[in-house]
Amino acid sequence: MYDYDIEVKNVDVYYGDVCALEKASLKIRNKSFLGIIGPNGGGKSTLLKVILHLKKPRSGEVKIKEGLTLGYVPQFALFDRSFPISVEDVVLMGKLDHKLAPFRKYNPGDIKKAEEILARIGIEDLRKRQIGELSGGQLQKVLIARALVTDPDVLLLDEPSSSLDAATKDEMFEFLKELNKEKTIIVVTHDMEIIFNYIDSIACVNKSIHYHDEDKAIRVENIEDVFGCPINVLLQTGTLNKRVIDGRYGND
Ligand SMILES: Nc1ncnc2c1ncn2[C@@H]1O[C@H](COP(=O)(O)OP(=O)(O)OP(=O)(O)O)[C@@H](O)[C@H]1O
Repeated sequence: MYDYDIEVKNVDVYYGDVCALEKASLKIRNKSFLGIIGPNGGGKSTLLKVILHLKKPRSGEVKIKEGLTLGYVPQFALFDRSFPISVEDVVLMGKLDHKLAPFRKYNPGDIKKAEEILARIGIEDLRKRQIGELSGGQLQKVLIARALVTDPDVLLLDEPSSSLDAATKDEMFEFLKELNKEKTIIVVTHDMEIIFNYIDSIACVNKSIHYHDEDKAIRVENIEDVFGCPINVLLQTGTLNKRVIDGRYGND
């Protein structure tokens, strides 16, 4: 019996008439490094939002293990950089209780924690900079720092490598690998290098979800989806790292 942090069960999600997820199910193991792949519009971001309770499913349920805390790094492109705010304040925003936000003052402990995280990510020298002055890679690191300031058990990242050069990407994923010793990491990505080098489990989202087991059997909700699955193509061409398939992945 595995230790699961998150269970998505038979979830249907709609935006008006648009069905983004249909009978989507997935179990996410404690301390896994899960890669979520799939076509544009397949429902990957929606899956993260459902897990974060930012979007309510029409039916089905999402179970988060009791007491577990989640941190979210949104898509970089969706972040408004024109807002006049410093790096430190963006990171501290991760600490805000939304209900109290307009009245809350940060305490010295919060500020110390923010400084520690910025140092751990290697951007402490940017603390007082305005976010509008940062490069894409620097802003991405700030967004990760914001998500980490509450020390979440699970970190969800939506396409974190999209604005990074190769060296910055490696550096960031080495950092995430280190974090993975103590946290579950869930990353939406189109980046094959990340899939080859960092993740230990993989799920493909295209309205429904399917994933690959240690014996390479595929568990699917809709069998026709399997044929369009990029994981299968990678398997057939032998390009997918065997470690991913034979690794810690699986559902019992
Ligand atoms: N706020 C919204 N209002 C209406 N439709 C939406 C909204 N957000 C997403 N959708 C639709 O839901 C479906 C799934 O979108 P989602 O953003 O989850 O896909 P994705 O796999 O993350 O895509 P991408 O790889 O392009 O980022 C798409 O058809 C999209 O157009």
